[in-house]
Amino acid sequence: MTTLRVGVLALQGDVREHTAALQACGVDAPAVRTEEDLAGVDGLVLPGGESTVIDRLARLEGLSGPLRERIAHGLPVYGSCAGMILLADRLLDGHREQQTFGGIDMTVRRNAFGRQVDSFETELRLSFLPDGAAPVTAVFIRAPWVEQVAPEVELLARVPASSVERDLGTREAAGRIVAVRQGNLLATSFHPEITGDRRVHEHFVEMVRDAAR
Ligand SMILES: NC(=O)CC[C@H](N)C(=O)O
Repeated sequence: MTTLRVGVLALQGDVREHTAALQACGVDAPAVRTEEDLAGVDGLVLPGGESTVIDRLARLEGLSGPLRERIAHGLPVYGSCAGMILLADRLLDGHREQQTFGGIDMTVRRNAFGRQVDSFETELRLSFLPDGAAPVTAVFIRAPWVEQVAPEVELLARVPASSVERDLGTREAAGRIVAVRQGNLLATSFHPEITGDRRVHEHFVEMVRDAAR
C-alpha cells in the first residue's frame, strides 16, 4: 500500500504545525507551493494564517486556478481558520480585493469573533466523534464563523452557549457554526494543529483515504 500524500499549502501561515500533525497521522505531508506540487497530492490542508496573504500569493504563483479545478474534481481539502475562509463560496468582511478558492456553499464572516475577543478557547463537541468521546479543545485566533450554509453542508460543531458566558462574555457568539463538511471539503474556525489532539486531522486523513480508494 502506498503512503497517502496529504500536502500543506505552504505560502503563509502555520504550515509547520499542520505538517507535524499530518505526519503524526502516518501520512506524507509535502509542502505545496506550485502547480506541480499540487498535482502530486491526494489531499490538501489550507493552514491558518492570513487569508488575504494566502489568496494573494496563490494568485501570484498561478495556483488558484489549478486548485479551484482540483477542488471541483473532488480533491479532499481541509481548511482551518484562514483555510476555512479560503474554502467559502461567499465572504463577509473580506479585504477589498480578497478572493477565495471556494468549494463549500457557505457564507463565512472573517474576524467574526474579533470585536469581542481576539482569541479564546473552548471545549467543542464534534459530531463525527463517537458518542461519549471527550470534547475537542478548540483554539480560536481572530477566527471566522459560518453565517449561512446551503442544505448540502453538514454542520459539525457550534459554539456552545455555556462557553460563551464563561469564555466570551457575549451572547453574539452563542450557537455560531464553527465546523462544517461538504463532500470532500472540511473546514473549522479553530486550530486543532496547535493542541496536540490529532482527532480532526485523523478524521481528514480518513476522508482522503476514502476518496483515494
Ligand atoms: N488564525 C487565523 O487563521 C486568522 C484568520 C485571519 N483573521 C484571516 O482573515 O485570514
